[in-house]
Parts: sequence; C-alpha cells; structure tokens
Amino acid sequence: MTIKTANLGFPRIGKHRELKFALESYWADKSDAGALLDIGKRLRAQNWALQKEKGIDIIPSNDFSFYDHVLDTTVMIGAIPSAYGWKDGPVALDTYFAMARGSTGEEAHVDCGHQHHHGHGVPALEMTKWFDTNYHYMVPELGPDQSFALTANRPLDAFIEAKTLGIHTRPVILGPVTFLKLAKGTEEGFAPITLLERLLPVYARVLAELSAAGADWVQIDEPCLVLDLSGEEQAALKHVYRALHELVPNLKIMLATYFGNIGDNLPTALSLPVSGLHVDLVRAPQQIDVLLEAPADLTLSLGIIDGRNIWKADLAAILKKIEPLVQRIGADRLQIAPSCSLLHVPIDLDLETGLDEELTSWLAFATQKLDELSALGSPGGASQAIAAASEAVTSRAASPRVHDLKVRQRVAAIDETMMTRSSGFAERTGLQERKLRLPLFPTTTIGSFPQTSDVRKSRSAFTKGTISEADYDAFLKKETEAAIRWQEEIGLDVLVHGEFERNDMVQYFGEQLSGFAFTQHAWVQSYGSRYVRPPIIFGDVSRPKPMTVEWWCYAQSLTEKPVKGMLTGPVTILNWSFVRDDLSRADVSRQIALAIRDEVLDLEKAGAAMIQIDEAALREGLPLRKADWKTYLDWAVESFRLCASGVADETQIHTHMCYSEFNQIIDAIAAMDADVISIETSRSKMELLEAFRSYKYPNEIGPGIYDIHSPRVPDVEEMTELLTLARQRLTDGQLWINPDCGLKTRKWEEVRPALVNMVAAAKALRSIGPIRR
Ligand SMILES: CN1c2c(nc(N)[nH]c2=O)NC[C@@H]1CNc1ccc(C(=O)N[C@@H](CCC(=O)N[C@@H](CCC(=O)N[C@@H](CCC(=O)O)C(=O)O)C(=O)O)C(=O)O)cc1
Ligand SMILES: N[C@@H](CCS)C(=O)O
Ligand SMILES: [Zn+2]
Repeated sequence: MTIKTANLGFPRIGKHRELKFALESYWADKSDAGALLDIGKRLRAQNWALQKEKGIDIIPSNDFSFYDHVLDTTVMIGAIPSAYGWKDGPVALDTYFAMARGSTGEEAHVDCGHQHHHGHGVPALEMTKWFDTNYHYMVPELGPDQSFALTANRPLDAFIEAKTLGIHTRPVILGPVTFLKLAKGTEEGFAPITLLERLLPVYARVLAELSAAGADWVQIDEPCLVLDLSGEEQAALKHVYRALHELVPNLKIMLATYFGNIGDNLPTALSLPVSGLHVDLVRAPQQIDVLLEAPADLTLSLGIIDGRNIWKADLAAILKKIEPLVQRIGADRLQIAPSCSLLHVPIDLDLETGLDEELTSWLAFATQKLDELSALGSPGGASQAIAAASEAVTSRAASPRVHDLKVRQRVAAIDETMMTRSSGFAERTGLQERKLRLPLFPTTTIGSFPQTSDVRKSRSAFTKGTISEADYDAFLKKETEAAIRWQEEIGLDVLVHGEFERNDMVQYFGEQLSGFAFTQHAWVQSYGSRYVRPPIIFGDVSRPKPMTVEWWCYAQSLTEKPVKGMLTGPVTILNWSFVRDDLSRADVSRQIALAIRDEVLDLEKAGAAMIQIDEAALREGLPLRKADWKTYLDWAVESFRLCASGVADETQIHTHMCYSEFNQIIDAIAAMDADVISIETSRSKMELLEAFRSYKYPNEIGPGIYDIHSPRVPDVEEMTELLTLARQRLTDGQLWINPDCGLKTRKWEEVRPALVNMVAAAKALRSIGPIRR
C-alpha cells in the first residue's frame, strides 16, 4: 500500500543554529535586516529541499518564524498594541522585534531573559508556555475595541516562495479559535473569543488569496481542540469553519489537532465542514477507534511519529496499528504524519558524533523522522527500514544499559516515611530559626548569577579542550568567590554560589546522572533566540557520585553566612528532558527523586543548613485536561517530598517555582511541604498571592519583588510597595525577600543596583516591623 506522507512543521533554527546567530547579530547591530532576511530565506529553502529529498508528499510552508509563530499571526492580522506605534500597512521588522523583546532605542541586549520590559521604551508582549511544551509564545493582547486588518499575507508569501523553488506546499496557519483562546484580554472580564466575528474576514482573505495563488490545501492548527472547551468555544469553532467554508469553498482545510485527545470535542471536530482532520495518535492512541467512524468524505491525517520525543519509531507496530483504518477507509483517504510539528525535537541526529553507536541506533531527530515517515508511506519498499526499526526497538528493550535492578528495587521500596519529614512545619521552623538566626524578612536570591560571555567562553574553551580543567576550575572559583564576597558586602542574609559551573539547570544534572545521555548539537527552541539541549533519559536513573557538593563546600568555606545548596528537582528534570517511553513518567520521576535525595543528604552531611530544590517546571507540566491534574500532581508532589524528606528537622528545605500561576493548585504546592518557597510575582504585582486571601499558606514564602526578566532596575520604593502588598496576604514571619527567578540571563550592571535596592527595602521594613514570629 502507498499512503501519502505529510509534515506539519519543521524546526526553524537551522542545523547549526544559524537563526540564533543571525538574530543576535542583527539585534547587536552587527548586521543588517537584509542579512537576516537572507538567512531566513536560506533556512526555509533548505528545509523544503530536505523534506522533498526525503520523499515527503505534503510539505508545510509558513512554519518558519523569526521569533514565534503566534507573534507572526498577531502581526499578520494587525493586532498590534498602540504602544508599538504601528498605524497601518506592512509591519517593520523592528516593530515585530519590539513586540517580541521590548525596545529601548539602544537594542544591543542579546543577553536578556525571556520577558522584557525594556527600561523607558516599550515593554515586550508577555510570554508564556505553548501548551505543555518548553516552547514559549508571545501572548496577544486584545481589547473590546480591537480591530483587525491583514498587514501582509505571510502564508501566501511563503507559499509563493516555495512554489518558485518548485515545491508545492500546504501552508500552515494558526487557527482563529486557538489564537483567540491563547490571547489575553486587556480589560478584566473581557474574553477575546468574542472578537471572532471581526477576525473572520481577515482569515477568509488569507485563505482566498492562497486559493487564488494555487494552494489546494491549507493546514489550520486548532490544538485548542485537545483542551477542555466551553460551549461558547465549541460554538465558535462551528461558526468560524462553516463561514470559512462558505467564503472559500475551493480550499481544502486540514484541521490539525495535537498534544492530546480530542475527547469530548470530537462531535464538534467531526461536525466541521473541513476536508481533513489531523489527530495525535502518539499522545492519544485511543483516538484510532473513533476514526473508524469518521465521515466518509473526511481525509484523516494520522499523527503516528512522535513529534515530542526522540526515540526511533517501531515502524512494524505502527503499520499494524493503522491496518484496520487502511482496510476500512482506504489508503487514499489517509495521510501519515508526525503527531505535531517537529519544532519540538532537534534537527539532525547525524551531527551527534559523540553519542555511542548503540544509543544512536535508538534515536530519531526531525530529519530521521522524515525518513521514518517515508518508509511507512512506501509500498513495501521500506522493508529494510522496518526491519532496522524493529531491531532498534528490540535492542533498546533488551539492553542492560536500560535496566538497573538496584534502581528498580529502590523504587519498589519507597514508603510513606521516606516522603514525610520527621516533624511538621510548626516544629521544624523553631528548630531552623534557632540554628540559622536569620533576621525578620530574610533576603536571598534564587541561585544563578549572570552567565556572562566570559563564563560561557571559558566553558566553551574547556569543552573544546583549549583550556585545561585546572584553568577552568580556577576561573570558576574566582567567579564564585567574587560573587560570595559581593553578596556579603551588600548584606544579603542567605547566599548562593552563583551556578557559574552550570550550562543549564537541567542539562548540568543530566550530564552527571546515569541513565541520561546528553548531546552536543541537539538544540530545541525555547523562546526567540534562546535554545536548550534537553538531556535524553534512556535508562534507569541513579547518581554515581555527588554532583554539587564540592562547589557548595567551596562557596561555604568562603563565608560565615549560610550558602544554600542548589539543586534542580525531579519533576523539572523530567519535564525538560526527552524521557524514555518504556516506563511511566511517574516512575522515571521517582528514580530521579531518589538520585536527588542522595544529593540532598550528601549536602546536609557536608554541612548545608539550607538546600533549595528548584521545581521551576512543576506547574507547567500540569496536564492539558483538568481530569488528569490529580494523577500528575500526586506523583509530582510525592517526588518532591521524596527528595526533600530525608533531612533533619533543622535543615531548611527551599523550593523555587517560576511561572507560578498556581492559584488553582495551591493545595498541591502546600503539600510539597517545603520550608520556604520562592515564586515569581513581581510582574503581576502580587496578583499571584490572590490564592492566599482565602487560603492560609502554612510555610514560609518569598514572593519575587524584582522582575529579573527585565533589564530595568527597580527602585527601593517600588519593591517596598510590592512588599506592602505581600504583607496584606502573608504574615511578617512568613515573608522572605528575593527576586522572581535566577539572574543568569541578566547583566551584572543590572543585577548589582537591583539587589542593593532589594536589601535596602528589606532593611527599611525591618526597622518598622516586629521581630521574627
Ligand atoms: C528557565 N528556563 C529554562 C527552561 N528550560 C531549561 N532547560 N532551562 C532553563 O533554564 N525553560 C524555561 C526557561 C527558558 N529560559 C531559557 C533561558 C535561557 C536560555 C539560554 O540562555 N540558552 C542558551 C544556551 C544555554 C547553554 O546550554 N549554554 C551552554 C552552551 C552555550 C553555547 O552555545 N556556547 C557556544 C560558545 C559560547 C561563547 O563562545 O560565547 C558554543 O558552544 O558554540 C553553556 O553555557 O555551556 C542559548 O544560547 O540559547 C534558554 C532558556
Ligand atoms: N536556581 C535556578 C532556578 C531558575 S528557575 C536559577 O537561579 O537560575
Ligand atoms: Zn525560576
């Protein structure tokens, strides 16, 4: 049988991170817009050519973006907030980047973090997670008076660009309902979905122009179909697709859903007058049964190659799985595709010359996934590929590297006592206070200090072997010592070592744990020009030796003040890695938790009185459907407690969460039972503490009072105001003073004055406040 192969999107960053370097060079004024546009064009052409060469039948266009595809949509439909100064007509590149990164007028700030409010200029749009991925999108801001206008038909431009190169593509467009659902209203109580009627003509025009230019199909992404939708949202979907069908009847729509199960939205999805439906059969394989009953005129796109992970697919098993559909529906009404866009996986395994042969044989990155699709689609001609895939699957399942009996036994022996501190918080806090003797409103930071270009260059030189380990070590010691001295000098109460030795808070641990592999070039876009290299968890996880103790000991040896031990928690390591698919995530998390527990105990043995276990990604790992929250939160909280509960009552356990919109999961946060939690709150002006109005959070808490995502230096007054708000929700004895998150993406010129002001704000408060507790 022959089945058409389709792709939903290819990574845009370039095999050698060409897009990152071009963007950062442009932002730093080292190259002009022409050079950047040329790189974009080259990357698009390369991607199309690659997909053609791999034999993909349906190749996407308009999947490229200079920063983010949601931002591209916002710009395309002219939903540009007035602050950016756009009136009408085409949108300048610099307006686009101002929306992405903010603008100051002096734009050389490639070191910035992921959300910027650039000084006196225009702040960037807000940024948040794209569904449950580590990709961030720019949040559209829409008000009741919003009007829309087509500024430039980007999908059309991309379609024509590919056509000129001899490639007939299927343009990708972010669907109007998902777009509006992801947007935030500029006024309280305003729901952007009510703007659908106004948005519709712009979408209709985009589609009509595509149709006129020769496009026969368009892929419209509506991943909102895997979320819990309101009746109004379901009605919006019906309305908009009926209207588009009427207005542009000749253009076939492949409605793409991904990241989960359409579930209760299926009747809605099947009632839409679209020509095709794409479903994610990796995340929700059970959907295959309902597809058997799909309307006879619907083309089905089967998302059967995992777009969110890097394991070689079991091609024979896939063919077997789709066989009933082929029999019932016929190959000509089917397409096979990755489960979602390949944006979330690295580009090419062939670059990874450092991985051993066995492990390499188990993996498939974006390029290899195209090969897998091609093999599945060809009429029996791919028996070699199918056999090779089966061999890889068998070899992985049987490999002794994957299984570690000791780890399995340890997990099996986990019991409730290992997840519970000896005493409750009320008792622990008194003991900790006597040991630590901290002032009221203790000040601290979240862990990292600026990863300056000196730090990165030195690490790069060490990795490349151009400086020795001794030289690299000496350099890191110098940086750490300077950071400790400076923290003492400005009067912080609880110090950190600065994390100069870490490339990334997850990768650093992945590189030291058994069961993990790490890559050299497997970059995945996190936001804009910032990428991450998620470690690969291929086997049972254990910790061969202490990972952070030496650096902690060194830092603590320099000062009398307490230095926090600094670890990344199991759920965050899990959520930001590529995880094995032959064991439940809950079990992998337990294994990591045991490894981190060992580290916690070693830090305590070495003398650490405070240990921070970051769970930056715990909140964002929350499942997309509310019905699945409890199961996740149960094992996620359990994993944290497992790491944290082995210590004595006197040892203070901290945790930190960014993106901490956790009002809905506050019980789970409290159940983690960390002695102190630091959270992001400054940008929302303490709105996140709303949960504490009715809920009395029992332990200590540091709501961030310095927005580290901005180069702006907050003054003492501003921070004092935030503290005043915090004191309305929390008792003085509970309150810690700290920034929102780590300072790795900031510059020292910003960090120094901001932290001096933060300490001043704490001191001012102490002078008026009562004694601790
Ligand atoms: C908190 N965040 C994180 C997320 N996920 C993670 N895994 N880690 C996170 O911290 N998700 C949510 C947010 C996303 N935020 C960020 C913030 C910053 C970055 C980022 O800066 N990425 C860097 C790469 C970081 C890294 O791995 N650095 C390595 C290698 C650096 C490198 O490219 N070196 C060059 C030479 C450098 C030189 O000469 O100057 C080279 O090898 O060619 C390291 O420091 O060793 C980025 O550059 O994009 C990501 C997500
Ligand atoms: N300890 C880490 C947490 C970031 S979420 C840091 O400070 O960078
Ligand atoms: Zn953080």
